Amino acid sequence: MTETVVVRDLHHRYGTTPALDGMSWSARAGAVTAVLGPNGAGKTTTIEMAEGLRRPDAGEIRVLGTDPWQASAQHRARVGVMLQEGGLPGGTRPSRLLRHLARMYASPVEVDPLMDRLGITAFDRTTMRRLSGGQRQRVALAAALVGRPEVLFLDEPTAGLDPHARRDVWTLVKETRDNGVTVVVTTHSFEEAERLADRVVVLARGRVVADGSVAEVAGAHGLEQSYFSLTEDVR
Ligand SMILES: Nc1ncnc2c1ncn2[C@@H]1O[C@H](COP(=O)(O)OP(=O)(O)OP(=O)(O)O)[C@@H](O)[C@H]1O
Repeated sequence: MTETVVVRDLHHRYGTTPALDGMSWSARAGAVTAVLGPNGAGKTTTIEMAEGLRRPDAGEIRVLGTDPWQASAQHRARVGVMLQEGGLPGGTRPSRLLRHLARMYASPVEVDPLMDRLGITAFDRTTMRRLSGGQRQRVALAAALVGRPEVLFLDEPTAGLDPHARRDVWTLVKETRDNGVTVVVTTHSFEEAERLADRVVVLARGRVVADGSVAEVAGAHGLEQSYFSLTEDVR
């Protein structure tokens, strides 16, 4: 299998605050890799580097064989990104935004079915700034998917979503994976990792403390118990 995202010995500090301390993991095509870890473990920092939004102090990161920091517009078009904050313009309606984004890609998905799948059509008369957090989250996911990406980065995609929306997102992410896309998901939800992930990477204090299939990382006592044992003394 192809390793599409490769993170090798990343180091990073914010001033005197260490964020990454020799982080190494990889993610492959046609698989969902879930990145777990306590607050401050370095998940968002690493994902932002993979998206080309931040440059590591040291180490190497490759997405589809390219250094994301130096990447061209063509490379960026192959990568779908859903950020925690969303970064969506407030004054537009969801469909207008999604159609605008779709026009930027060579072979976008059809916007209407995507909106239906994510339940966006029902609130499409509302501008982005008036949407609930969960509704905005769904639009952010649609925005990440609209360009038919080869690699998809999702930062806590179901945080704040109701159970129906969460299930819909999981189904959509699995379908995306089954189409051969590399999916990297950060999450605090064991249920999400268990249901979605082909591979789990557990971070603590800027390093990887476990990496393997859900069964391997969960061991005999389950993912939650294993996670607490792995991260308790290194928080
Ligand atoms: N822009 C920044 N300036 C200063 N420190 C930062 C900045 N961004 C992150 N940090 C620090 O770097 C460390 C890693 O943060 P990061 O956001 O990557 O963690 P995380 O695993 O995504 O956490 P969370 O689960 O809370 O989202 C933390 O100690 C955090 O306080």
